[in-house]
Amino acid sequence: RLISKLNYSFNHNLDYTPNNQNKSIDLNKLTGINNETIKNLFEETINSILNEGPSNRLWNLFSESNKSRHARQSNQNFVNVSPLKVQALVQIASQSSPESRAIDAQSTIGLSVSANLAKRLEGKNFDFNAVDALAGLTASNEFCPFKTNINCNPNDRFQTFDGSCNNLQQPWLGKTNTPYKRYHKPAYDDKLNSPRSSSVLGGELPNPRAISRLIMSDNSEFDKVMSHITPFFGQFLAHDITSVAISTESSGKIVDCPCNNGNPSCMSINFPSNDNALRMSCMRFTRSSAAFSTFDCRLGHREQLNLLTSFIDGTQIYGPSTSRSNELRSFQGGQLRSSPSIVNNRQNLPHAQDGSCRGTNEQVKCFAGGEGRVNENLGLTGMHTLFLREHNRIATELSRINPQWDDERLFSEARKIVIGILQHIVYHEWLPIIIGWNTAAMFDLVPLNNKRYYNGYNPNINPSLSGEFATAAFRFGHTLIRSQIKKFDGNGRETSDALNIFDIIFRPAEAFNATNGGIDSLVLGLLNEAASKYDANVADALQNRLFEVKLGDGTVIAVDLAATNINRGRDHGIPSYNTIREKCGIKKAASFQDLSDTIKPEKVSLLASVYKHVDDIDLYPGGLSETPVNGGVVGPTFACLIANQFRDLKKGDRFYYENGPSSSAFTLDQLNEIKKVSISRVVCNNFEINMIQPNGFMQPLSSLNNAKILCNWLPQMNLSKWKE
Ligand code: HEM
Ligand SMILES: [Ca+2]
Repeated sequence: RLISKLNYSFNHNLDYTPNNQNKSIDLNKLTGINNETIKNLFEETINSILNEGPSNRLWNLFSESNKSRHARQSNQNFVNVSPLKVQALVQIASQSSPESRAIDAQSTIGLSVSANLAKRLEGKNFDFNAVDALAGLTASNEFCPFKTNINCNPNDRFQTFDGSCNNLQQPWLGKTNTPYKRYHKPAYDDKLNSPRSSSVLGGELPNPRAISRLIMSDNSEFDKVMSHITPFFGQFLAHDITSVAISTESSGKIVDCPCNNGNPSCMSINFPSNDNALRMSCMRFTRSSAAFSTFDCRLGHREQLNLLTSFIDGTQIYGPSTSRSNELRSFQGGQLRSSPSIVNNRQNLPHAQDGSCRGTNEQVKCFAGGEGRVNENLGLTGMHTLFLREHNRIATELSRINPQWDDERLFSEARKIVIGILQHIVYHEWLPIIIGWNTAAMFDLVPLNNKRYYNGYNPNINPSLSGEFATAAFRFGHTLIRSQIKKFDGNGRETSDALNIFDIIFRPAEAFNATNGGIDSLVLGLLNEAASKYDANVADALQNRLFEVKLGDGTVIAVDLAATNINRGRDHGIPSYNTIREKCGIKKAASFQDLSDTIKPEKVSLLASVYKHVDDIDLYPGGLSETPVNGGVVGPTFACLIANQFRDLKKGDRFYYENGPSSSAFTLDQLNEIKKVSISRVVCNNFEINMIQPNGFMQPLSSLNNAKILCNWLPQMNLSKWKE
């Protein structure tokens, strides 16, 4: 019998820290390996790169700064994020920077030193594991990218753009360009670096594309409760907290990975020969770049690098650095730059210089935002537009209330309020729908409903994103996207034919189509239609046509998002579904049959038809196959990962909006006003609309107690509480 409908008591303490403390291994005494040995190994590795010349992707980085013989990070704010290119078949993530590339270079060398040492230790008859022992060794300061001092002012009222100094004990925590953490020990084939690739029964794991085609193809089933804006808000939120750095050349270009090339940064996926949905022989895939796993640069397993601040702090709106935010500001009245909407007198996002979108011309432009993926699809662009308008609306109102405030003050206060609104919508409205109210309450994630401060801030909690969350659990949104999006006007009427999702991916034309209501009617459409159902199935456009490009010779190439997600998990050494399930406190399955406590029998059979052993199942398709938790959208394993992550993002954030009292806190009166805001209220504030459902993340149905009401009936924040 399915236990998914019951309430789980998930494990609450998941963080995994590599260490050899309990074994107290003295490697120096046992093996003669000391700091000098390690330093020499680093030097030797760098020399061999320099000798190899430009064919080594790291050569440039080291030769530029070869005075000190190691890659130098630019400690300054990194930005000038090069606008995203739709590089045919290459993952969208070229948001690297000199800083992230330097960390990649130094960490890659660290990995090669680790591999060298592990080899030396292997075969010797020690009673410890070679890789575990490495965690007791660290790279010396000159080879460690996280050794720069960061000075913090504990009384700053506003948080930094790069997330530094949020944690005053460890100013790096949650900052841009820092490593992911893990909820479980990695599952690399060699424990260090090689992607997870082997079945527990020997032989290879099933091909990711084969898994995708067999169990993840489009089934066009819709959710009965959730509205379609819910996943797009989720993607918008994802782009606040996570962007995995992908391996790049020193120029910043993503390493190109055509079929079967031997480049260690590549993991292209060979296609099964009978694949008739997409006639390609293989799909390009570039490995994520490497990072040391700790700030003191312990040797050991390959970690990945997060380019964004992990905090929910509006990185996707304001940019990941002061310099990027300056590019986005108009420096008048606290406003963000914008462009005129073509359908009403409201604002759209500013246009980007760069033409990386499809179908752009003199009139039709790409948009710019705080995050490089803003043009990925127009639903997402719509979320960016909503919050841009809300920021500017609040700044305008604040300037009326406090005419003495200058641009800087208006901008900073409006940003602080918008971050508060964002956090309130996430914790009060969005998350309870995704993981269910019970799980949210169990993890102390529900905002207080009386006029008090929250006192759960804990500087010892690591607010970084976990790899399991970023590569699997939080990609659950991919299955909620429908293949078509309707367009609605402000009177709740469908205005034109529905758009194919394919036609709004990296293609902004519809935002410039005045007859069809521009981007506004698209956002209103999302509020009025159901999301696709939570299951393992993704829309055909995402499975077979993502970033589709026709080459000169007529061949069509594209990306399969489901297969990419599975491959990304293996690239990161993410453990199997069964391992994480057990970690979360659900009983480990000894056989496929045992899975039936969380997965329906027909889906268990599908998994059994493609995987040889229950321990082989990848986390992503395993999690998506589960039956949703009571009152939520996702299954228990993803609910556990998401709840743990959002607990860490709340308790580990010194600027969490309910925290106080302190020099950076809202007054209780102000906090009270922020708590009146809802996603529907923000839509009403910024779109031409009179009626809306009270809970925007649910469909507007009276059977759900969520029939449309007048916007005026929704509580509104009173900004006079900010009068000085
Ligand atoms: C049309 C809609 C969407 C498209 C085309 C899309 C596409 C992509 C692509 C290409 C990647 C990178 C895959 C890789 O190379 O590993 C990605 C990553 C991701 N997506 Fe989506 N996505 C969409 C919607 C969503 C939604 C609705 C959510 C969540 C609710 C979401 C969450 C994520 C997350 C968390 C990642 C990992 C990001 C990182 O850490 O770098 N996506 N998506
Ligand atoms: Ca952030």
